[in-house]
Amino acid sequence: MYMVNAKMPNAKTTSFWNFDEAMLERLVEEPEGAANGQLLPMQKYYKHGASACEIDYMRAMLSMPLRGLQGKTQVFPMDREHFVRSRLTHTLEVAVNAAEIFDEMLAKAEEPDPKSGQTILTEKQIQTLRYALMTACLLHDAGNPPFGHFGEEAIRDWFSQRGATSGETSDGLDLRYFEGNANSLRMALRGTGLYDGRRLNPTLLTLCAMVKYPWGVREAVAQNPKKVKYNYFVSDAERVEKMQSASERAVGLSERERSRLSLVMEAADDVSYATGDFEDAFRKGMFTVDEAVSFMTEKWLSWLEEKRFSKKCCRNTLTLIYLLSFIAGDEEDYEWMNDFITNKVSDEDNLIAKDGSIGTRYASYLLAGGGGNPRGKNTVHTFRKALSDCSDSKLDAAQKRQMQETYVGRWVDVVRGWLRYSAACSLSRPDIDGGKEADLFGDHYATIKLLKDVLKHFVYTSPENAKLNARAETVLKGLLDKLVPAVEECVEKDNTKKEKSPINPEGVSSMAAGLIALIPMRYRLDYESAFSASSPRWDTERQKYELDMMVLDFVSSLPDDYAVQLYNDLYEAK
Ligand SMILES: Nc1ccn([C@H]2C[C@H](O)[C@@H](COP(=O)(O)OP(=O)(O)OP(=O)(O)O)O2)c(=O)n1
Repeated sequence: MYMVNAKMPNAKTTSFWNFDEAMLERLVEEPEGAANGQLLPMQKYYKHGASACEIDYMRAMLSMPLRGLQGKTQVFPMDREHFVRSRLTHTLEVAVNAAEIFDEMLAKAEEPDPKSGQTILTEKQIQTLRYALMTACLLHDAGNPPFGHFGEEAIRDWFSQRGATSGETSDGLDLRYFEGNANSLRMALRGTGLYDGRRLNPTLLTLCAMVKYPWGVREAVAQNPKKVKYNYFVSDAERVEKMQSASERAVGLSERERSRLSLVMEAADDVSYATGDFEDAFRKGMFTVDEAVSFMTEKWLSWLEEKRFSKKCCRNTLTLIYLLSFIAGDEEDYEWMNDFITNKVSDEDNLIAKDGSIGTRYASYLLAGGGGNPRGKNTVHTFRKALSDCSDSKLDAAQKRQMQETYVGRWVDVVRGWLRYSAACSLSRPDIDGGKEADLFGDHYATIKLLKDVLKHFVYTSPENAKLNARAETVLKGLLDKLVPAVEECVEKDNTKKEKSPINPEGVSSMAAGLIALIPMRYRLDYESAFSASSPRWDTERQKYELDMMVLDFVSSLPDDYAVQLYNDLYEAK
């Protein structure tokens, strides 16, 4: 049995984990037993079968959006080298890191306090929460278009340049500020998650765990027009309302409430990409240990002057910079850092000096205590040691480099452990503010910031990334140029008519009909059934918007390679 806090700030009814039985309901009711044969895995069919959120997890694992991620870029386009992360491998790592943070939080909450009105969770409830969390992680990037970060920008740009066809209405804004998070929730909410139009239809608990920005586009633009983030499209508003009203414990999206699980997911996402991108970029040769250590140290010094971070934060981060030079640096890197620590850092700011020992003992202690790696204190193996163990003549530069990659990997692993632990401590606080990034990482906030700054400096603004950006723009805008006008030919002027167009378009040009046929049937059926059910019947503007969204359902699902191939098929005169 574990205890968790009963209250979460700004939440009227939610428990610490936002959990009660009502949260295990699904938005679309599913038949029980054999009648549910269409929906796999079958819920409640076996006496000892999977629980509701375990079913969410199994469905997500078997789902098309998850598989679609295997061909999508995280940061580096698919590489022949096996180590580079794709959106899929990143996603799997997020699920693991989230489960680790969650378990750490539970471990912290083991001692019940009967006075504080806290809730007890059973083992079964803990499993339920863990599955909901991991499912939310599996789906969190499912709506991200091809070409990483730049795909989203290219789509936004295309709709902005097209101008005011949809005016300033919220649905027009949805397109101009196309959002990966909102698209991921859309995939979970709609009938297109599994093959043959079968639904993912996750539990409310899982859906709420996916919501990172509990508001729509209008509010997002009003809040910060430079960084427009939100979690649901106008097109899905009805489903979201249903989700809100389905249970009084459901996170009230309009009330700015967030599920605690979604905070864990967000922290796990940050830990995963900050450490994963660092490791991938180093292996791709985008910076050396020397460059990383110098850059980080300079940044760290400037933060000290600005007093941006707490003393404890700064000390923790300096320790990790030091550790990088210790574990993965060569003799020069290590000497340089030692010199810096001894001569430039005051004792007060220097945890390492305070500990009274610079070098092997301290690093051993860090590895044993912080990295979850219970080595003896004299057994830390470092790159320097590995180099001195081999005579120089036996190793060429490529072999040395490979060896160093292993040590950088070890350092990344230590950092990942520290960040997870720090996130678990912060997220266990009852007064956590989900809106503040600093609150997610507490005493290691400077560390995550520093990693992100290294990545911005050496990676995200690199010429390699500029190429990816250009490709995203050419390919995605090219596809939208063809597909959007084609589907918009299907707008039904007489919206009282029962029959509508997209599947067997009548009266559209043969060119448009051919292009529409490229869009898989499941997206067209989804549009069609939503149109039939619309009440009042969609007017022409709304139809246009929903048809544009249908194109985005298709385009955003494409793996990078397939998007390029489709673009070539449409544009290349052979
Ligand atoms: N100029 C940039 C900025 C970010 N990235 C990469 C870094 C991460 O690997 C990934 C992060 O993208 P997400 O879509 O996961 O975005 P965030 O987590 O930052 O925000 P959110 O999920 O809230 O949209 O994109 C990039 O390649 N180039």
